[in-house]
Amino acid sequence: MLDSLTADTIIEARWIIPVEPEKTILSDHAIVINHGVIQAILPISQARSQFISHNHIALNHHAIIPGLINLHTHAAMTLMRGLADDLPLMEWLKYHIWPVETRYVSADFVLDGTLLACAEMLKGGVTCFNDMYFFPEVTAKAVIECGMRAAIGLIVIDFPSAYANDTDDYLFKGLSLRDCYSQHPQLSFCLAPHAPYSVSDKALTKIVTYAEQLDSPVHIHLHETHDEICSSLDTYGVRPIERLRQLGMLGPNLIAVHMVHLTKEEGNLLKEQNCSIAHCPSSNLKLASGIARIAELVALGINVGIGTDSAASNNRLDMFEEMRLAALLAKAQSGQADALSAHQALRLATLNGAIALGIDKITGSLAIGKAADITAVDFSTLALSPCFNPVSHLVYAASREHVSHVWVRGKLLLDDRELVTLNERELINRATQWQRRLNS
Ligand SMILES: CSC[C@H]1O[C@@H](n2cnc3c(O)ncnc32)[C@H](O)[C@@H]1O
Ligand SMILES: [Zn+2]
Repeated sequence: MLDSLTADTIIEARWIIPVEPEKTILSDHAIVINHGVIQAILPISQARSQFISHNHIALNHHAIIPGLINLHTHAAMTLMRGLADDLPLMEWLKYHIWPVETRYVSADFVLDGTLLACAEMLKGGVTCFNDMYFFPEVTAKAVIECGMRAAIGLIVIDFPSAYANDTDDYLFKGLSLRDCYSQHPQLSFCLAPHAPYSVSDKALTKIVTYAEQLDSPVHIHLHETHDEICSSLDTYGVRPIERLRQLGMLGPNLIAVHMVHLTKEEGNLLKEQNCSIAHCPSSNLKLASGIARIAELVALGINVGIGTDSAASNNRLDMFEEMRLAALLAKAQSGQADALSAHQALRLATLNGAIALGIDKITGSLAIGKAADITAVDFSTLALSPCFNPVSHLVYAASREHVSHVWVRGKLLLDDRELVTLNERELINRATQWQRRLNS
């Protein structure tokens, strides 16, 4: 008989859903983890005979999936959750959010808000998020502290803030931060011009140059509202996406956030240019921006991921809700019940996010050699009984409260719904203090 091999962690589960190969559901399998990386995925009996570990976890009623990837958020804005509701985008931004940001956003605000967001996301099965906010160095610090993974947005916007004075200052600070942390295992970076209406041609051109030089993703709000398109036509004589095309911004590095309003030709252009889209259904519904035609874009072969946007426009950072909405809206809008299947919706919320961020060799699916970024969902509950198909339940029946465990890089960050690296009570207290300040 062969000697057993040692493993740092072995997770046994009722189902393992690796996301790739497509539609695979492995029953009664185990994931073997060493040094934060998936070493084997085997039937439980084989894992038991081949490996031993001091850290052997049996999740007999659970589905194991890749950690969810939130492809667009502004984490620190959790501190503005519910501050201004029931408004359209520009009124919400101009008269409520931007004035509060001008007055209150600081390094402390970003630290407390981001940690609060990380706690909420971890409890909801999210292992990685793509962020866009002021003081990205503080976001990076919060991410390192809690053990998650994030793509840090190097923001550019044509107005000064407490973080930076002008576009060159934003770029300089962002690129210096990227240099500092370029080898950090939890972090990657995106250039993050806010939107076509808030960033000049000159700054966008510089960003195109840096994106090419660094082979960096670029993350921008695009075609979010009908008004955005009308005002671009007034100011530039072309729609925003055409303006970005002329500036050389379309390409495989682009993550176009929202894309609610677009023509057939624009969809084809995005496909031709191999761009990714971050679909944010709740935020688009709540701000009455519209409903992105995701089923068509997925059918065209465009890489579509899912984001929550911020807790100030959503008002949750709940990727289970976004996954379910993405699938249901796609069906209603196309009149086709199979427009976006449960398997497809799960892929949007995991692997497609990783592809958009250029980190799909590391995360986004459960495969040997990839990081052990894993979410466990407990199916031993009334609302998930009976279970004919765990993928159907994950998208159509489960909610974030069913997430029991989360690992990032093989480290347990959520243990039976208890946060391991963050103090929930302290985060709530800090949020309450900020609410008092923002109210004063
Ligand atoms: C430059 S930091 C990010 C900036 O974006 C603002 N914001 C938040 N949500 C949205 C959205 O849905 N569309 C456009 N801009 C948004 C946020 O308040 C920050 O100022
Ligand atoms: Zn946004």
